[in-house]
Amino acid sequence: MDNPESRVTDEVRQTADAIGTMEIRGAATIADAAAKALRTQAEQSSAETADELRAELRAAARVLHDTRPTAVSLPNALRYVLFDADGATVEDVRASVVTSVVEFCDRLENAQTDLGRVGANRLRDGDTIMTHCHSTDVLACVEAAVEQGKDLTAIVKETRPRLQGHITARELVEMGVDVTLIVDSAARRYMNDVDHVLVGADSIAADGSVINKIGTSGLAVTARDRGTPIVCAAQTIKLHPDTLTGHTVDIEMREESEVIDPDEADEIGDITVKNPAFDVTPPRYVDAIVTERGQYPPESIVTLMRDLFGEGTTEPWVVE
Ligand SMILES: O=C(COP(=O)(O)O)[C@H](O)[C@H](O)COP(=O)(O)O
Repeated sequence: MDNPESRVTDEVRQTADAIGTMEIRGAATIADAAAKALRTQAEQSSAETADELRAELRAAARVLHDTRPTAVSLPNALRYVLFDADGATVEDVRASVVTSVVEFCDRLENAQTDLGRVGANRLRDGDTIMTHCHSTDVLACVEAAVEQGKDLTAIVKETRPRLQGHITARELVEMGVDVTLIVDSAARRYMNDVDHVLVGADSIAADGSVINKIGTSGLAVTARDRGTPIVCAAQTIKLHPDTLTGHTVDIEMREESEVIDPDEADEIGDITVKNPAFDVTPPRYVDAIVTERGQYPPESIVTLMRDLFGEGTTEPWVVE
C-alpha cells in the first residue's frame, strides 16, 4: 500500500485550507465541514480493502485536524465519524462513514436548535444583549427569543483583528434586532445598558473554563464588575475531553500581519507583535453554560463531560 496521505482527496485538502485561512470558521461550522470532508474521502476513495480505506480516512482526519488547534469541535467531529468506521469490505466502511456523517450533521443542527430554546428562556422582552465575535450558538438563542416574540437590542463588539462582529451585526439585523456596533474597547462604556453578555465557545474545559475568541475574558471581568450576567452558549461538542485528564487547551497564535501591516511594523522598528486568537475565561466569571441538554453552572459541567466521554478519549485517527 502506498502512503495513505498521498490519497487524501482534493476536497479534504480544500476544506483544510479553508479552515486554516478562516474562510470556514467558528467551532460548529468547522465541525460540520470537517465531517462532510471525511464523507468525500470515503465516497471518492479507490481503496481496494477496508483497511486501506480506514488508513486513508485517518490520514484525511490528520490533515483536517492539523489546521486550527483550539476548537475541540474539530477533533470531536473527526472522532465521531471514525469511531464506527468498521466493516469487512470497502463498501461497508464507506456506508458506515456516510451514515455517521449524516447522523453527526443532524445532531449538530438539532443540538443548536435545542440549545437556542434553552438560551432564549433567559432573555426577556426588551432586553439588551452584548456580543463578542460571531457564534452560531449565541445567534440560535437570539433567534429563538425573537421567534417567541421578544424584542431585543444588541450591542455588538467588532472583535479585532478579524472583525467577526460585522458578521454578527449583519445576522442580527436580518433577525430584526436593533444593533449598535462598537469598538472592543468601548465595552465597559456601554455595559450599564446591557442585561446579558452572550458569548460562544471553542472549547469548554472540565473545570468550567470557557475558551473563546480573544477578548472574552476581559469582557467577562467587565461584566462581573458591573453585575451583568455572562452566559456562554455552547453545544456539548465544545466540551474538551482531554481536559478531564489534566491536559490544557492549545491557544492558537495567528499571523502578525492580522494585527499590523508588515511594512508598517518594519518602519516602527524593533517590535514584537503577538496575535493569540483565543483566551481562557475562568469559571468564576461565567454565570451559566447553555447547552442542548439544559443550562449548567460552569463548575458542574464536569458531570456532563463524564456522562458523555467517560474518563477520556483517544486521538481521532488512533485504531483501538
Ligand atoms: O470564537 C469564535 C470563533 O472564532 P474564529 O472566528 O477564530 O473561528 C466563536 O465564538 C466560537 O467558535 C463559537 O462559534 P459557534 O457558536 O458558531 O460554534
